Formats: sequence, C-alpha cells, structure tokens
Amino acid sequence: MSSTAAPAPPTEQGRVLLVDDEPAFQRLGGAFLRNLGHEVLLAGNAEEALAAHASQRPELVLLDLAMPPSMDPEQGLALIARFAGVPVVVLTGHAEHALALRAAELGAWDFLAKPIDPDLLRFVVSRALRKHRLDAEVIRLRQQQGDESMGLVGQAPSVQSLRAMIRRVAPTRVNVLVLGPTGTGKELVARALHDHGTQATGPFVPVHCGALSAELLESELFGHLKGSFTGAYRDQPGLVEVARGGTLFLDEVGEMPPPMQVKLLRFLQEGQYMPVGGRVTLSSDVRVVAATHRDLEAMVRAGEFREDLYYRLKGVVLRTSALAERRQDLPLLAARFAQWRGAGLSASALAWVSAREWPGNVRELKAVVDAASALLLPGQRDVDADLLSLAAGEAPGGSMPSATAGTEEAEGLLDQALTELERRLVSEAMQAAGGNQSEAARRLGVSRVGLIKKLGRLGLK
Ligand SMILES: Nc1ncnc2c1ncn2[C@@H]1O[C@H](COP(=O)(O)OP(=O)(O)OP(=O)(O)O)[C@@H](O)[C@H]1O
Repeated sequence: MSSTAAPAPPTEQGRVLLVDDEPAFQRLGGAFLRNLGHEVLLAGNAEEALAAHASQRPELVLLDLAMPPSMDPEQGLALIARFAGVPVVVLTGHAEHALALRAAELGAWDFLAKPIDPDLLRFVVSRALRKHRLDAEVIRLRQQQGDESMGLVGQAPSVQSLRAMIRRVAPTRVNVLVLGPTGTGKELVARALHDHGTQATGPFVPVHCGALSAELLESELFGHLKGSFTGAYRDQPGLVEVARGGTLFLDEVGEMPPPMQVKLLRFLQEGQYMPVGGRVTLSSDVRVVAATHRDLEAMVRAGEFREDLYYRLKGVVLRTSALAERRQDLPLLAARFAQWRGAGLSASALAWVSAREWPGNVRELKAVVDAASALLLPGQRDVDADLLSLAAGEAPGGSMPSATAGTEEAEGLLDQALTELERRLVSEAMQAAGGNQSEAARRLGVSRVGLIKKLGRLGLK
C-alpha cells in the first residue's frame, strides 16, 4: 500500500482494530493508519480480535473475512455480530461482492476490496469513526435527559413510578419481566431499559416467541449450521448472537413452546447454547428482557409454563397498566400522537378521546389518532371528533353523540379534559422552572398571581 500525494481532508482520529492474518498487511496498513493519527490495535485471528475488542474497546474494526485456521469466510461473517456497538468495515477479496453484501446484511458498516485504495481507506475509516461518535453522542444525550419521558408518554402516578423504576433498573444487569395488558407499552419499556442501560450502544433485538413453532424458534434464537435441516444452506448465527452486548427482548414469552422453555432456561442460567445441528456449546452475553400479557403465575400453576424459567425471568417485574386505569392520560397521549404527526386536536376531539373506552389500549388510541391526522385536508390543522370517529370506523357523531352534541355531559367531559391538560402544562412548567413560580409563570405566559391561583385550583400546591 502506498499513500497518494493528494491533499488529505481532515480525518476523524480514533482507536482502530485491524484484524488480518497477513503480517505484511498488518505492517503496512497499521503504519498507514498510525500516520493518519489513529491508535492501531492489531489482531491476527478471531481469538485475538475478540480479546482486543473486550479489553481495549476499539471504536472501529477493520476485519478481513478469511482468517486462519479455517480461512472460511463464513467464520469471519459470524464474527461481525460479536463486535456489538462498534462499526465493522469488512476487507474482502477483489471479486467478492456476494460476500460483501452478506457482511452488510449481518451488520457490517461498509466494505473495502483488497488491494485497498489508501484514499478510500482514509475516507471510510474517518466516516465510520464519526458515525460511532455520533451514535455514542445520541445515546449520551438520551440518557442525560433525566426527566424526559423515555418515550413513555403519561403523567398518571403508575406511569411516573414505572419511569422511575426503569431508571433504577436499567443500569443493572438484572433480568426484567414486563407484565401488562396488550398495547400498553411493554416493548417501549424494554427499549427504555436498553437505551438507559450500560448496553445501550449494543443492539436491541426483539423476538416474538409466539409467532414460530418450537423448531423455528430454536433456530431463530440459537442459529443453525449449514445442512442441519432442509433449507439450511449456510451457517446462520442466532439472535442471541446478534444481540451480543445488547438486549434480547423476548416478547410474548408466555407463548413459548415447552421444548424451547428448557433451552431458554439453560441459556439464562449458564449463558450457553447449542446452535441447531451444532456439537459445540457457544456462549453469548446479552441482557434479557421478557414480556407477556398473560398471567404467567397462573400458567405456572396450570403446568403450562416452567416454574424454574418463570423465576429466572422475573428478576424484577415491571408492570404497565391498562388505559382504563389511567384515563387522566388520555388527552395527553392523544395530543402527543397528533403532535408527532404535525397535527393539533380540537376541544371536541379531546372530549371524544376522553369519553371513549380503549380496550386495545395505547396501541388503539395511537392508531386512531394517526389515521385521523392522515385524513386532515390541506390547510386543516386540527383533528376534530368527527374525524376521529371516522378514523375509528364509526359514523361521525354516531356512536359518541354525548361527546360531540354539546350536551351537558359533553361539556363536563370537555372541562375534565381541559383541566387535565392545564394541570399537565402547569406542572411541567413548574418542574422545568425548578419550582420557581415567577419563572414558571413566565414560561406559561401568565402573571405570577394567576399562576398561584391556578396551582390552588388544580390542587398542585
Ligand atoms: N406510554 C406510551 N407513550 C407513547 N406511546 C406508547 C405508550 N404506550 C404504548 N405506546 C405505543 O403503543 C403501541 C403499542 O406499544 P407496545 O408494542 O410497546 O405494547 P405492548 O404492551 O408490547 O403490546 P403487546 O402486548 O400487544 O405486544 C406502540 O406504537 C407504542 O409506541
């Protein structure tokens, strides 16, 4: 490799792990990268590479796919997932496009064909380092926003204490079981645990345990070797491997077929598993968060779910609640979903939302508000009750006359919804102002005396 004379653009510098078995390439590539100001770590095989990754935390991996002892690029491909949270640039032979594409499918950030063009190498390395830093910065900012909603909108006491629990549990490695009715945000809780945990730079990998047969689920979770069943044309790493260094989210774990429950238990106890068709036990380090809307304890009593697995999963139990138990959050949730779609909600819309039952919980509410927002005509900004009932598949004004016809009941509901909104806005302003009433009044655009009256009326004193 030789450097060209073109003026070098400024490069992002960082700690780069170069994984290649050719001493000449290690020497030349290493020297070239060092000259650009990077710190270079060298590894000649998979074992050395993983050790360097674990102990020296590189910010970028340059990985040659064919390495000893097997020189089989499949082994190199399987390595990609093991550098969780770090961009991997794959080094391939000249005409190995198919391999490069597979590497990209498996999470490689980019690829370079050998012999390597030094300008391209400089550019790709700099860009990958920048990406890594931006990712880390996004995560840091997300974690820093301590009183941010963590994606979980709601001010009901149950939601507030859920957020507090997530903050406490996220930095630990304890297994978490999320219980609650369907559509109440269990997956959001799992994501929040991931985003606020130590494994946030690793992947978040959801698996729906009820959607697959026991055999397919086993192959999906633990991977399989080429030829282990009809259609297994190549080795396929399992999701426990893909999630290495991150979070494996087992959704609807109550639906997991019994034969898989035993295998999952082993993995949870020992961190070890055997791919389908494999003879060697592998290990992977992931945080496991499981969720279900079913009554797992009752399932244990009925012999439908293994008791030992249940106790393994429920390191800490977090519960999400049905909307029926936190109706005060309805206006806030609806307003936020509309806002995310660039829309507003009219007073009649807030009353409509507050008056209705939501058996499908937040998922149903979000779907209706999203659909109504999409139905807005150009120039129309606010979603109203008629649009919502249309989006919900009801005759406009038909099923909810009380919410739209201006009866006493509707006015009562409207007042209730508006009071809820006012309470939220005032308490958010007080919080943002650190309890300083003058500052909170300024933020709300009211006088200090006005604010004090509101605090009294809303019971926020
Ligand atoms: N508190 C919340 N704030 C904002 N969005 C929410 C909230 N709760 C749920 N959602 C939204 O509702 C939808 C359903 O949430 P999610 O998939 O997390 O529910 P779930 O409890 O895992 O459902 P299921 O049991 O059916 O898998 C998603 O679009 C999610 O973003």
